[in-house]
Amino acid sequence: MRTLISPSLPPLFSLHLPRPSLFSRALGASRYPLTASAFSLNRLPTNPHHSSASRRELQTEAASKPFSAPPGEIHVVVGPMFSGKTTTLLRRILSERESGKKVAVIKSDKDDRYCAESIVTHDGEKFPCWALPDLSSFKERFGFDAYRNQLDVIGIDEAQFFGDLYEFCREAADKEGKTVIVAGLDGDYLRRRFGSVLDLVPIADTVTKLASRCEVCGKRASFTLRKTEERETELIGGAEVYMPVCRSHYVSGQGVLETARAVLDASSQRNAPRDLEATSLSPPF
Ligand SMILES: Nc1ncnc2c1ncn2[C@@H]1O[C@H](COP(=O)(O)OP(=O)(O)O)[C@@H](O)[C@H]1O
Ligand SMILES: Cc1cn([C@H]2C[C@H](O)[C@@H](COP(=O)(O)O)O2)c(=O)[nH]c1=O
Ligand SMILES: [Zn+2]
Repeated sequence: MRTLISPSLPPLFSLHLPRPSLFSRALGASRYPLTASAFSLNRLPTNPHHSSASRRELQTEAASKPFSAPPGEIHVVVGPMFSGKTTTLLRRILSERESGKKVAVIKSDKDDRYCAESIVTHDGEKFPCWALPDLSSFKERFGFDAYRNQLDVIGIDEAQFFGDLYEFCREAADKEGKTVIVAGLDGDYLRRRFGSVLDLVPIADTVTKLASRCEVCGKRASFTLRKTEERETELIGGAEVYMPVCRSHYVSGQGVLETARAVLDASSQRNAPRDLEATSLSPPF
């Protein structure tokens, strides 16, 4: 296999680099081709074989290289409904703000459950937010200048509803130095990937999967069961439509619900009148 770019890393990392790589030449760098920001020198592991003098030299030289913005971060918080995603997002945002960072929170305007201008947890805690149809409109709404020069941390709630999630987060963290904290459902009620939340994993710094408590047995709940007959992927709702469940109650509950949905489909095809309100199932299954 032919290597197209060699890892032209500073001595701290390097193996044997006989000549500059295509990559380093493209960057126009001579000895240490990557910028301080690109490798975040503050976070370099300490090499016991490396003297502190050469480390200092490395830091000084690399730190003098230009880079448009310091590197940002992406933190992803997923889990089923009622697992504390919004609560976690809120706590992290508040703690960033307390440490002097300028923060903003965005949620999808599809989620109109509690309050249009705030993210709201299932326990009623609130924080003001921008309710937007997509993330690409945020910079303009917030103000390009304020976005670039003042904003440090961006929280995104209900991330599964944003089609441009990946592009927005990558640009914000890689190019604009923002810390992005993303909360969303990893899976829908059929446990399929939801939106592009999972696409963030390879570009994230941290990924946390939270759990709730199974509404049937009280065990750890990693999945969301939809209690009603609707089959569309996106269906806004709370505890009247969804419940957190453990694996066994997901499997048994989903089996019962799919049978019920199939029965309803068959009967609606026969045009039989049916009371739709009565089609929500309750545990135990
Ligand atoms: N089945 C449930 N119905 C309503 N509220 C619940 C249920 N299970 C847990 N909760 C509450 O929801 C809180 C989490 O809310 P939130 O942070 O909004 O979760 P998420 O954003 O993951 O849906 C929990 O601390 C708990 O008090
Ligand atoms: C499982 C599932 C959920 N939704 C919707 C329901 C809620 O409006 C949000 C999730 O809110 P939460 O903050 O995580 O409680 O998503 C959906 O549209 N489709 C689904 O399959
Ligand atoms: Zn259970």
